[in-house]
Amino acid sequence: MSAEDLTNLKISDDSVPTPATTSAGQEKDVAIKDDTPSTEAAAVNGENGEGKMGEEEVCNDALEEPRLLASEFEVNVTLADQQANPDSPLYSAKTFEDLGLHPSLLKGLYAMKFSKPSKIQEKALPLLLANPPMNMIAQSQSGTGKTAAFSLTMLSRISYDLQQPQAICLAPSRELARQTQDVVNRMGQFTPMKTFLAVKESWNRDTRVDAQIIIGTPGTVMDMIAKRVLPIKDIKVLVLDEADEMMDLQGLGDQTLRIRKMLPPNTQTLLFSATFPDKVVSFSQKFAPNANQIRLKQEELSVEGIKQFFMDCADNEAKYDVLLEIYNLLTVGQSIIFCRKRDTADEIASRMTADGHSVASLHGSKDTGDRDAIIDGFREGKTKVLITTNVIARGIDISQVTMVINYDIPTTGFGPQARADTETYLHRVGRTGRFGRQGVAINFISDANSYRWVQELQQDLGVEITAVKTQDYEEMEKVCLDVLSSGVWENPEINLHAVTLFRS
Ligand SMILES: Nc1ncnc2c1ncn2[C@@H]1O[C@H](COP(=O)(O)OP(=O)(O)OP(=O)(O)O)[C@@H](O)[C@H]1O
Repeated sequence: MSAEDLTNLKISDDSVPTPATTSAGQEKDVAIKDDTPSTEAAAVNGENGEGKMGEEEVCNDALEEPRLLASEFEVNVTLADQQANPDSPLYSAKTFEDLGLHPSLLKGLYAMKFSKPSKIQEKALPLLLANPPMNMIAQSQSGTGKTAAFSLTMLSRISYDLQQPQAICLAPSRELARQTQDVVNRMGQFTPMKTFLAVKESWNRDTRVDAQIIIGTPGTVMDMIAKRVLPIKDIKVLVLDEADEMMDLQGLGDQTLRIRKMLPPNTQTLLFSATFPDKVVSFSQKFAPNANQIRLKQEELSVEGIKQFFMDCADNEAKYDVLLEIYNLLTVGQSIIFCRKRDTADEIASRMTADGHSVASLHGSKDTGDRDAIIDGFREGKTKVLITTNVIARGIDISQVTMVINYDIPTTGFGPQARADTETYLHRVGRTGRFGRQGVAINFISDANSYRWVQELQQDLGVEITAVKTQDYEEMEKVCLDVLSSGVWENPEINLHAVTLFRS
């Protein structure tokens, strides 16, 4: 980054009422190379599934190299140094006031009990809000506050007196889109802005959208743009939450790319995720050219507060017995059980219900009304255990979730050639241990392959996944209780240990 670039980075101080200015410099760079295969399957998946891609039928990227081991991220220390210098406009924001946010947004943050920025917010927000707007690729561990970072950016960039869509946030599942809309609504509650949720069955052809911020799934957003229900000429910010999944060309990437190409070329493009596997890094740099980047080192991807275990079950059927024993022994706040197949999720749910537990299953073949009711019931604590597939592996934020069980360890591919899917694993276990809380993740193994997958996860992530003897339920209870009783392990500072910033 040149000295001239640095002097251009000013933190916006009147950002709410004023539409953001855009840089002419960005316009020439934002064109995206049209070299991506268009797959019918991906289109159908995005339109109908809204999150289906996380489930078994489309997880077919088998036999990959250990992705997290393969790459060395580039580090440009210069920009990181600038953030340590209080005279630099890139100086991290230690308080929300430092960011020059509009008082109405500050009021919203305080109403949400956000007293100071987390590390990712502290590092990213000065860059996200700077003028002229710059693209951003931002990575930080699960549960560290990425949603607030991009929500504040959207809320700061829109013009409140213009009743037109100006920011779009795309998410991989309807559940995550609904949750993000709720966060934006709460953060912006003292402003006159409106949001619109663009998911299956939320819109009709006769009603043109005039909300400033649109949050939705790519299939529906595509449809709405195509049917001219969602005008896009005033869009200035595009956010991809769970960006690596949104850009995966085996899944939602085709839709996402089509949307990006339709938007004004100088749209500020923001990519957020806890994981950016090598296979999407170069594509993400084309998708968001000249982006500032905040990355984690491979060994920093795990959240320290999540203690990870594996339990050896005699065979597949024995997994259910161990599961039942865990719930008989432990009174956990709330928990999520992840399965590979929808049928397994349904079967476990009915067996556990028959055994007297308060559970629900959620997956992509449920209808939309049921999906909404199930996740809302779980969020409100009416059901204690959610049994699901990868459909809600990402982004879902329910702080009372203290335990995640991988009934089936996530893999890329199937059978003996399958390999542990490290990214999906990180996202799944990241449903607990939110924002500095303590959590437990338990992996069930039942054969040599699943044992190997645990070894692969340990290697990829540099973490210890501790064996818990399944024949000794007392020890199992003690181990889990020890972890869960220690509560919050850190604080709202949240462990983004080493931030590396550079421009691609
Ligand atoms: N500055 C803050 N102060 C207090 N709480 C915060 C702050 N920022 C975020 N949180 C809370 O932390 C929790 C996790 O935040 P969020 O869902 O944004 O994490 P995330 O990084 O997007 O996670 P994931 O990678 O799983 O999507 C939320 O409940 C949110 O309300």
